[in-house]
Amino acid sequence: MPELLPVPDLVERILATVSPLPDFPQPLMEALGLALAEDVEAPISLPGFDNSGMDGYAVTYADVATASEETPVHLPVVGEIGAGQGGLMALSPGTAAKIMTGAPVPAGCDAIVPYEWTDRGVAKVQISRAPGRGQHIRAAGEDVTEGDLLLEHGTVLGPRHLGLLAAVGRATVRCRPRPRVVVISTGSELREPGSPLGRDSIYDGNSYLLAASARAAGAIAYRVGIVPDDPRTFTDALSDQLVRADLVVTSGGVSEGDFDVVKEALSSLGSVWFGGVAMQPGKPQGFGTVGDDRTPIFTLPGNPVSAYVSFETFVLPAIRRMMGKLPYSRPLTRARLTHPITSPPGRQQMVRASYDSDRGGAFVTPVGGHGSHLLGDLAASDAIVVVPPETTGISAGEMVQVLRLDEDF
Ligand SMILES: Nc1nc2c(c(=O)[nH]1)N[C@H]1C(S)=C(S)[C@@H](COP(=O)(O)OP(=O)(O)OC[C@H]3O[C@@H](n4cnc5c(N)ncnc54)[C@H](O)[C@@H]3O)O[C@H]1N2
Ligand code: MOO
Repeated sequence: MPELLPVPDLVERILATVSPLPDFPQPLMEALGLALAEDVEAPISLPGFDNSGMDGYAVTYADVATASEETPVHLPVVGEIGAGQGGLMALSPGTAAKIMTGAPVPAGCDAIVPYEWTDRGVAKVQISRAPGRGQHIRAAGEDVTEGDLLLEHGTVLGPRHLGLLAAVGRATVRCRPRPRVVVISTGSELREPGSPLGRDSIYDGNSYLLAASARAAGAIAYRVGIVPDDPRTFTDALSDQLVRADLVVTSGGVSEGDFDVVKEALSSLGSVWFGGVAMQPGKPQGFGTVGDDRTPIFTLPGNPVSAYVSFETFVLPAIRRMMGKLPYSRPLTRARLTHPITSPPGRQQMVRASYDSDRGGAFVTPVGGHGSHLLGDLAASDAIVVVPPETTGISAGEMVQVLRLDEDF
């Protein structure tokens, strides 16, 4: 029997073959979820100028320092400054100006009295409570100083980052784009969901499983229809798709069967490796490049759980490398196993499981059987216990390595 390739060896080969996509300036909303390909320095300070934190009156602190309910202070109101209105540039001692939240503080003003501490007078104002010196003035640069390093290269941009970038005036940022992932299902037994099903056919679940996984990983996924078990049709479909693909994922047709179309069509190219990997499920694999642009292609096994586990293990790191997202592989976390596991020697077992954590720690419970056709059990899982190839059994209560499938990283 040919030797099985260790999982880390194939991951290494994939990462050496797949390159990060070239970065370019992207409008902010397009950049959500993308990795920054530049260090961003603040082009301006925030706030950009001293401004009021309250609707109220701009005053000179010394004029109102003694104001109280018993001994209110009265000041003439000399103007009004709204947000976005340059208006009054300077305030003379002994006067007050109405000022709104966000409006620039005039020179000479060193405190703001909120409306609630006054009679809201228009021509003159009665102030019955004293602010502290500088109170309710938001100082220029107290948040962000021009030239500060705001966001580092590699940061995956979320809503808060985009808000900050917009606030300092950036309309675009350099990011690596989302890879375009083409997903092809092969198999003459496959039917599109919604269409009639014959006695010997099944619905194509894999292209949805894999396209959704690709989209969840940040890629743009194109789900191509079903390709029957005919090498010529498969080759034609693949060449049609290459124009829009940064990466291709197929499922089915890679093991030892008489109709294993993917293997038959691609083997002669010499640029795609086919073989067994020391993983269960997900033993039969293929990886290489196709077409003039040497587009990476992953030929995953057809059994749905095998296809999914293979995507998580091999395709996800490739998509993340293209996008410049680190780490490439989903991080392993530790949890206590609630039920025993057995595992065949020599293959890294990927056990469907459900993860739970409470104050007593993290726990993981195997879900369903080993069969790689058990899609119901897969959907009921949110984790995979990774059992190393040399391990043949783990008792309940032992700590194990776990992939949490729905966690962002
Ligand atoms: N003689 C051997 N037979 C098999 C071996 C082997 O080593 N020797 N390996 C088994 C393992 S492990 C796997 S995994 C599968 C992989 O087979 P293929 O990649 O060639 O996939 P198919 O034969 O086309 O299909 C397998 C299975 O999955 C169903 N399938 C395929 N595509 C879809 C889809 N889009 N949606 C839902 N289900 C799909 C298909 O109907 C088959 O039941 O090979 C074993 N055999
Ligand atoms: O590797 Mo197959 O993927 O065990 O079912």
